Amino acid sequence: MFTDTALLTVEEMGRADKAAAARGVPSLLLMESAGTAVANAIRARFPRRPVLVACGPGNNGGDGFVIARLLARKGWPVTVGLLGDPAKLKGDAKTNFERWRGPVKTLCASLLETAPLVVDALFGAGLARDLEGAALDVAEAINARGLDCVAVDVPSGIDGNTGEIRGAAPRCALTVTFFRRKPGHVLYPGRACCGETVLADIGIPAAVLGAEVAPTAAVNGPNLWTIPEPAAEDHKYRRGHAVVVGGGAMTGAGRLAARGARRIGAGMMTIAAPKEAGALYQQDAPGNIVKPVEAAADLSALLEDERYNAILLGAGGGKGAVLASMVLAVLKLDRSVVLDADALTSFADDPAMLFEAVQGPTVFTPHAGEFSKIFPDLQGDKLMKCREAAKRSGAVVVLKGADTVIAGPDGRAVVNTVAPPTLATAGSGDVLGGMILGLMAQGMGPFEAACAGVWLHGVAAAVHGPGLIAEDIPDALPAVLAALWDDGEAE
Ligand SMILES: NC(=O)C1=CN([C@@H]2O[C@H](COP(=O)(O)OP(=O)(O)OC[C@H]3O[C@@H](n4cnc5c(N)ncnc54)[C@H](O)[C@@H]3O)[C@@H](O)[C@H]2O)[C@@H](O)CC1
Ligand SMILES: [K+]
Repeated sequence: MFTDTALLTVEEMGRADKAAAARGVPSLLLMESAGTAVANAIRARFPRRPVLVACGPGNNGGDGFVIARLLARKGWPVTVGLLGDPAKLKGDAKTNFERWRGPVKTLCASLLETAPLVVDALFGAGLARDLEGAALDVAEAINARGLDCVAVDVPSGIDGNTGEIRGAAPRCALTVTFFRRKPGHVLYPGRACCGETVLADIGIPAAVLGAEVAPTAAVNGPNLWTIPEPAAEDHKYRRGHAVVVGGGAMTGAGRLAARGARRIGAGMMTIAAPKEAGALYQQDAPGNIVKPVEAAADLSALLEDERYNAILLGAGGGKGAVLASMVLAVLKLDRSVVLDADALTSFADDPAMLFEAVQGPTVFTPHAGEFSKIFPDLQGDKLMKCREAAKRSGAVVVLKGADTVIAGPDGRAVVNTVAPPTLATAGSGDVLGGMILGLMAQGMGPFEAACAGVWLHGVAAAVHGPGLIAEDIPDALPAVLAALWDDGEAE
């Protein structure tokens, strides 16, 4: 169960609102606080200027009337445009409509002509279908004209649960949301439409999380896991002995993975690879041990030594029956296992065979293309697909991308938000596999190791800055780990 950085579904947010009311916080007060937070965020970022507040027919529109009132009180020239019939407004939205003393126009795109700033209070949690009519026209006109737009709760047209665009959505400079973020704020394309996202406390007691609402998704960060720190009495065996099964012809992936695992703290590293590549692996880094392994039987023989406690396959091992048989042999041992790239796609013809073999702590690290080869039937948004994949396979699944999702078979899911676009470079995924391996070798569980690995990988890339190549990621790790251990914060 997640609390501080939890991501709430629209349904969970509704329950949190109701729970707050049941605990004595009136919903009208929540709406006033929500509107106040948005008005304050606008005033902190934009100089006074004409503003159009576009209000929808529900409570998102109700927030809009509060914002209009508060900005007008500070001398802003405010135009209010309402979508739909004012006579149909209900509850808190109706109350705030009545508190707004200025004129209310019928919403249409031509109202944008005199407004360099738009407040999008059309739809939030209640978006039920694709944008159409005036709402669609307004969203498209905001984008076509490149107007500054501030979203209330979520840009209208973005599905809060999935981040998908329903019809259209304005690309906003700022989004102010309430209590906790929603998946749509961190998953693409929603994330790209939000701009800066501000989280406002509107008076919903944090204690509703864990009582009335038990969130199963969160934003990734160091509050969710603890990296093992070397202790005074440690020796190298206590920090784990990781194995990277490397390729014979393609050695780069295995070398990058090994470097990632060692930098993150694995005590020892053995690269198991075909004999002809042994010298190359050895020359690359004198700290690696290199063992000849041609087939599954060789790997099984090597792994009879139980000190090899975490194994990565798929880093350049080549696709096909040999790699598949190695994967099955390793999964039998109940050790920590990371399966990347071809170690997964080698099972494209029979993914069920792979899933049946998963029993111990196992992490899959596919990108979208690899994912669709072993989970070809899974539909829906990234969060849903990744969760379903973890449940089906029994492994922790890391579905990589700009918004990497990590899901466990128990239903927990985490979305990573720190990943600079410079990570789109050859070999960065190999380093990530190695980092997760290195953390599991040190005794972390698969879900925590995957979350920590993904976060550290992104932060290391961000700390390095422009010009990143995969080799830089392991080398940026020491500074990130030092910051994490010094003050619990790496950013
Ligand atoms: N106590 C609460 O529930 C609070 C809610 N707040 C605000 O209330 C919002 C949620 O309010 P609602 O549940 O009323 O939902 P919304 O205001 O998001 O929208 C609901 C209305 O929009 C209509 N609608 C949905 N999709 C449409 C489409 N594509 N085209 C045309 N009409 C469409 C629905 O029929 C319904 O009338 C939050 O996003 C937040 O901004 C805040 O005031 C804080 C407190
Ligand atoms: K909105």
